[in-house]
Amino acid sequence: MSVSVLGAGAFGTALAISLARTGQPVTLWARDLGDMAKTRENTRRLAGFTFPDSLIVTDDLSLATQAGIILVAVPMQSLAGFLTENAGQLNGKTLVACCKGIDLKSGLGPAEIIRRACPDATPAILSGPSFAVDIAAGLPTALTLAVKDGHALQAALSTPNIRLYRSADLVGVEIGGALKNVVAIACGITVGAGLGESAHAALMTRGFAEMQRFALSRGARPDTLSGLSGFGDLALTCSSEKSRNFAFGLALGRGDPLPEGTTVEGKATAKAVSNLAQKLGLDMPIAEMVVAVLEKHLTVKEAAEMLLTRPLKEE
Ligand SMILES: NC(=O)C1=CN([C@@H]2O[C@H](COP(=O)(O)OP(=O)(O)OC[C@H]3O[C@@H](n4cnc5c(N)ncnc54)[C@H](OP(=O)(O)O)[C@@H]3O)[C@@H](O)[C@H]2O)C=CC1
Ligand SMILES: O=C(CO)COP(=O)(O)O
Repeated sequence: MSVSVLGAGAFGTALAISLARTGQPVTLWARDLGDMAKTRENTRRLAGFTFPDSLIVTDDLSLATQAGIILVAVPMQSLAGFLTENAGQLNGKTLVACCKGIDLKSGLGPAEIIRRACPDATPAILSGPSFAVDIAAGLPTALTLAVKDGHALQAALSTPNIRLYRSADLVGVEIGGALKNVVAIACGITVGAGLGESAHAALMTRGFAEMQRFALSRGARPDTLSGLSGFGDLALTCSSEKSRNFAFGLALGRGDPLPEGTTVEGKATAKAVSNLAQKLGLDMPIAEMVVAVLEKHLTVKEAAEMLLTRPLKEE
């Protein structure tokens, strides 16, 4: 079945390049093509990777939505608006959400947003540890594809450098990808503030416990978060300055100017998670501290002190 990618950011472009390198025609849709058609490269978002000949770039959505499989790679906070606006062309398709986060307005993840905007579509989630530059460079990556009855989709989206594992747990997979960004901001803050490697490891571990608690409360399977889209992506994102979420936290912790114009999904997702946690009576101290620091209710030092002086408890 033919494949299109909607959204020509770093990730959408990398996925389209990897799929097109297999020789199959792949369509990459951008709302603003810039000079991509002429230069055969996405100089703005993923410079240095020439498009394979079988990659078609277009700003005509009706052309891109002719494909049976559609990867939606717009940022999380744009997803609901994008799908609602274009539901007429997207309903009935297999829609693979490639974004990581929770919608701030509705508190929903990508799968439920797809279901509400396009009730006749088949929702799927692609998530796991992978930097766009690694995929585009042809380096090996492994990701989770969450979808009901997904053997054919798994085969269609696997490439020589993207190994896909299948899961039927859409909720668990999307929560793993969403929450690791919040923990990555917290880890960046910790490292930036010079609190040490031990604190970094402690935060990752307690962050993972928080991710599991949240996922279980939303009906995820207990083992999903131990996979690529939970533990795997947490390990990558919390330890690399290539991560925009970690780098954002690092700047915040150091008191440096914050990066502008980059997609830092963990900011809105921290707020969405903290809102949901309050409603559900869930204990999510790391997400709440990230929100408090972002909203300047607490300094980094005060947030760290509050985490360390919480009542003693069993692990
Ligand atoms: N980069 C990475 O390594 C990875 C990213 N992801 C996830 O992929 C998602 C996208 O990230 P990424 O590609 O890196 O982001 P980028 O910041 O590189 O690009 C975002 C893209 O989305 C487009 N866009 C934004 N809003 C809309 C809209 N309403 N309609 C159409 N296009 C829109 C932008 O268009 P324009 O250029 O015109 O502004 C831009 O091309 C995120 O959720 C991220 O977490 C997942 C794994 C890896
Ligand atoms: O999701 C990613 C890696 O799996 C990319 O992380 P950032 O969005 O923090 O750059």
